[in-house]
Amino acid sequence: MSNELQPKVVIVIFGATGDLAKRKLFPSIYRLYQSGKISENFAVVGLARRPWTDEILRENVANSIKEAVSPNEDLEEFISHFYYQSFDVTDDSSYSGLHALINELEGAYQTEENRVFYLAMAPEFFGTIANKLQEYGLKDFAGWSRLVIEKPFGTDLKSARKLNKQLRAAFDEEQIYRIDHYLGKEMVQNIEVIRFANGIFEHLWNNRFISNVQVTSSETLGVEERARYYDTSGATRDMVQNHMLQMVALLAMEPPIKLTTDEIRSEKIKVLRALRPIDPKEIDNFFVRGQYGVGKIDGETVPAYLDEDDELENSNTETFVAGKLLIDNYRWAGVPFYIRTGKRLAEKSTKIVIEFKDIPMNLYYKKDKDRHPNLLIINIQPNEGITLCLNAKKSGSGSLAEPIQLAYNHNEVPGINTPEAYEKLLYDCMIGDATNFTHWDEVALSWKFVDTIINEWSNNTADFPNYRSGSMGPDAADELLAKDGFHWWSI
Ligand SMILES: NC(=O)C1=CN([C@@H]2O[C@H](COP(=O)(O)OP(=O)(O)OC[C@H]3O[C@@H](n4cnc5c(N)ncnc54)[C@H](OP(=O)(O)O)[C@@H]3O)[C@@H](O)[C@H]2O)C=CC1
Ligand SMILES: O=C1O[C@H](COP(=O)(O)O)[C@@H](O)[C@H](O)[C@H]1O
Repeated sequence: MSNELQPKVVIVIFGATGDLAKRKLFPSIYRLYQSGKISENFAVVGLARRPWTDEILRENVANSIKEAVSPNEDLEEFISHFYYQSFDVTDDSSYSGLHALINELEGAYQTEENRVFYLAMAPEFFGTIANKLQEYGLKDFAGWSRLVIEKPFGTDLKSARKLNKQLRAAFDEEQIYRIDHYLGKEMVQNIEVIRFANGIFEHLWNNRFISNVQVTSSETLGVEERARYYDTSGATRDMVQNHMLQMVALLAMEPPIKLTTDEIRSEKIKVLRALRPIDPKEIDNFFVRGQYGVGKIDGETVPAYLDEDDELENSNTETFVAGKLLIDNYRWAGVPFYIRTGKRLAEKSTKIVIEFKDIPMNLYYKKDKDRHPNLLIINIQPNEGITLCLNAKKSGSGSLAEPIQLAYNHNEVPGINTPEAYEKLLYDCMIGDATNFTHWDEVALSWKFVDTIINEWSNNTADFPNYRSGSMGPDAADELLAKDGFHWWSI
């Protein structure tokens, strides 16, 4: 592997004792090491307040890797690259100590003064950390410096702007990598390839041939240990503002003139600009909110959202959102993009269904209601793949048709070991490829769109709970499509 693709780097993780570092970051860095994408020229500095030592951090790193992947005999060597510093991000004295440690590691590991600062911390600290990194001269060296920012990026457009201003006072836009982990998923990345590398789809990819698009991301888990965060967020901020709108942008964008970061981002931005704003008076015609009640998941009774934590007792927070988006441009005028996401739903699955328009006269089905439109299904997770639903002659005599499926399951291809989203994104960041990170303009436009919905809902108390755990959300989500003559495809 060339040096360019095998980055030399010191990765500084703010929040190294936290959940994200443990579950996602440590295993991802290990997988990059296992696959040779990083070699011996790297070191990781873990920062958090608790008084850990290098040894305690290394033990935690090893345990988290053992839980996530099967380690090789290289695990000991790998964890020896990890160093810990007890660090309070609000305390100035911590930053000078960090400076000294990074300098020492850059000498020892020959990392050419390349630095990734990964903020795996509560968002209220993002601005402070960026500012201190600048103030203490930690980011201006001979190599490159990149700042990775976790979600949530603000809680509305106003707060996102404020945060962005703070970050931009210290880092250039090109140095800021805003993570949306859905953009690291194999099949989300595949959307562009499926569209732009296949003549049979791209020619049909418009309002003349597509009747509607459906994007569903359902979870069986409830709010888990994150009640405090989630209750101030809700499904709209947690999933719609970022992951759902990013998938819509990839589905709807024009072909970029080149496969470069700027060109792809610029096409996605145009889609977000073309989203028809929701008129608050019309919100019920376009968006449905829900909150889960008691129900059964995998045969086990699970509590209602309101009973998950004492703090949630009178919560008006939505754990489910369904919406109809209209993209006012030449390609998509008149085609609804339906989105749906929620917690405690019937299955854990993320799926995109492209429903094609019916042919003008179908001779092969006896009744209208028997017709089966052609569907292209992009399975994002858990089974990665694509399915094309067609009609073919029913076997035996006569000439009636029946629906058939052509399916490609990515997970069943021998030798394919799909990298985790975080692994890919971390690597992209280290090689300076920001394509699958969100540009500020995308973040701002997404907030602008969802702010109207959030404001309207926060001013009106809903009649919650309104869906059973283990179902697919409130009935109103089905009615949203039914009134347009469609239904959610459960394939
Ligand atoms: N967990 C997940 O799956 C996901 C998380 N995220 C985002 O990632 C970020 C981190 O989340 P998560 O890991 O779950 O959070 P945790 O609460 O588990 O971890 C927070 C970390 O911050 C450290 N910390 C808190 N205050 C300070 C301080 N003043 N100085 C230094 N360190 C401090 C804590 O360690 P200590 O107490 O030792 O100081 C801990 O390491 C958040 O922005 C979250 O929204 C995004 C997507 C998924
Ligand atoms: O960002 C988030 O995503 C997860 C769902 O991610 P997935 O990769 O498991 O589909 C969601 O559970 C969480 O609430 C949200 O913050």
